[in-house]
Amino acid sequence: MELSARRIALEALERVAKGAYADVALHQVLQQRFLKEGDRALVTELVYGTIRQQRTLDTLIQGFCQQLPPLKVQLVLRLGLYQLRYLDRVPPHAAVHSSVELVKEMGLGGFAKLVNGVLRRYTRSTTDPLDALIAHLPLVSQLGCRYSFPDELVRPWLERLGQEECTALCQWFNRTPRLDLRLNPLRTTADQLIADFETAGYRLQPIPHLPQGLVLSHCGQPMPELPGYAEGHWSVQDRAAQWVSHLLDPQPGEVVIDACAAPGGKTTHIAELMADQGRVIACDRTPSRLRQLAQNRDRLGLKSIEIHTLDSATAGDFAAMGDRVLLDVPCSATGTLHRHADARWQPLKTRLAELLPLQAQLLANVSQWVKPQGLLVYATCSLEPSENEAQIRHFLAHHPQWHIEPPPPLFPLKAAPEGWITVWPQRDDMDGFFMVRLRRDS
Ligand SMILES: C[S@@+](CC[C@H](N)C(=O)[O-])C[C@H]1O[C@@H](n2cnc3c(N)ncnc32)[C@H](O)[C@@H]1O
Repeated sequence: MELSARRIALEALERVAKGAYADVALHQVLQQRFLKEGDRALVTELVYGTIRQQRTLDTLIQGFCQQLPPLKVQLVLRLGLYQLRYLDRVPPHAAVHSSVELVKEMGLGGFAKLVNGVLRRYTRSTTDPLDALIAHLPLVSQLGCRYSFPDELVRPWLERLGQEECTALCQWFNRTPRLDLRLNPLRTTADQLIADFETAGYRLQPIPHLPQGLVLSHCGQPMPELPGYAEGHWSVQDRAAQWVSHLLDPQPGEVVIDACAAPGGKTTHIAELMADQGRVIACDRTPSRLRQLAQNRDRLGLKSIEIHTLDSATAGDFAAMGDRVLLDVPCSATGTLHRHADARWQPLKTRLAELLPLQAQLLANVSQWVKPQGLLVYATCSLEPSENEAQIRHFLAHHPQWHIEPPPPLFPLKAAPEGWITVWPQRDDMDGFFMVRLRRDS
């Protein structure tokens, strides 16, 4: 049974090695087979875990093999080492035996001895073999190898945070993401929702200071099967993302524009905060994502949201119409690396080269949608200063009729002296985010 889970995991890893996204590859291999819940969970853990820890696993493989074997054998070794290093529930002999069988099954029996030798050597070590393999490297690479991140990400964190906090950030991103919910106050109350979840065997707890926020203890079934989902009683949304809409602080009866809205996590929150009274204009250029937004809107029973498919970087449709505008730009998402196993391996520089000019153009254009005296919130789930502080500095330098408005005094997230907020996961225990309020002068 478990061998077949490993075979399926290997198939997904082969697809990823050929360029597929991890979640797509996993979905494809799982769809093609009927697996028991426990086996599905094991395949998911093996695929995402092996991808996440790839640099650490490859450092060990390179240290143990005089010559690197073919890719398929390397993938088997990664899977085997992942189980030995990170999975308590798999006994070491089972991890070794199943890896040897797996390589034989693939018609690569000639490498069975190598796989057996590498994995046994790891199990026999009394100290962590990684220590000796990385001791000669510069600190950036040591941290990168130990916690499995590219140097490109670790270097700026180390420079900005120092070793201790950089380590804490890496460790935080390697944890299983927590599940935060946002209750829909137009459909239920916190007490009722907590009781509904308790009846279904789940523990739901309010998040301190966050009006609609609740944290779920665990989740053993698909979201739509949880109590109240179909009835629109709640949405899934990390607490950091919930704070963005609170910073915007939309009021009933206002015109609020969400310029990069899909799939609507923040749009629907905005409508809820406005008691569904007023006009919420949701714009995005991606029709498939807007369809998700429409589904979320309808499920939550929100009537105030209207949807527009358009390019917010150029459209002039809403000139000076918004009392408040949210610009939650497409970004490198380096604040949410824990949510996507392969995100850390996507080359950051290439992505920034595309994103930075787009963000600047979106900010320049969307700012024209704000009424005189109106408010614009710019947000990213990135920790890169080039997407955050630098974009705002550049915007203010070219738009003298705008200034930063610091968050209200009781806002629980701490702002920098400039007035913007950077949420650091290792400090604030939530997704990494950047958010800032900009006020248009009259
Ligand atoms: C960070 S996501 C938005 C997430 C959304 N605010 C939420 O909370 O669910 C960025 C969105 O920007 C959209 N986008 C990218 N470029 C755009 C453009 N030029 N005009 C409008 N939308 C754009 C993408 O399709 C994507 O849905």
